[in-house]
Amino acid sequence: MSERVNQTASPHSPVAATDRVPVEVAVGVLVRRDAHGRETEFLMTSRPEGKVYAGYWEFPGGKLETGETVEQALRRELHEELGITIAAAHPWKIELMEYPHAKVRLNFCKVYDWQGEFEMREHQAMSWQSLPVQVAPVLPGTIPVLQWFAAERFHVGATHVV
Ligand SMILES: Nc1nc2c([nH]c(=O)n2[C@@H]2O[C@H](COP(=O)(O)OP(=O)(O)OP(=O)(O)O)[C@@H](O)[C@H]2O)c(=O)[nH]1
Repeated sequence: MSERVNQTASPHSPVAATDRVPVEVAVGVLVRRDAHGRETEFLMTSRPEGKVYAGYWEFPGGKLETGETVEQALRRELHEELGITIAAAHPWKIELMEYPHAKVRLNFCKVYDWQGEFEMREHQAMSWQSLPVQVAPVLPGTIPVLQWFAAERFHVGATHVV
């Protein structure tokens, strides 16, 4: 089980934040655009074997190392995991998630430009998706992202298959 944590929740709320210090995570939402600049597809990857939630679909990224900015961490992680070199990372949304194994602050950035061929360096899978997302299961922390996409696109109905 996991909970989305509302950072302004009252201490009496059932979803009130615990006092665990969140781990900062940089997450990349790689977006493909059509000839009119409309965002059409986004990249999802499966979590590799051996990690918590192995096999769940998410957006690629990982934890910040000491002294790194979100953008630096994202550039490093996407190179390590996917073999690509990203151009600018555009800060998009921040989400606090509380899992039994960790409390994480997910710093989502949109990325429109990158160089290099995709290589699944952790033997994960990748898939370009649009709404409703067809790969399953998705990591709980990715569901808000799908809802933000739905709001941006005026998408009505399910955001993902269960
Ligand atoms: N990469 C990524 N992590 C997410 C997403 N949503 C989400 O809740 N998380 C959580 O954020 C944390 C990221 O950790 P990670 O295990 O991917 O990071 P990492 O590559 O640095 O791992 P490591 O501990 O093996 O070095 C995990 O607790 C993961 O469950 C997402 O969309 N992408």
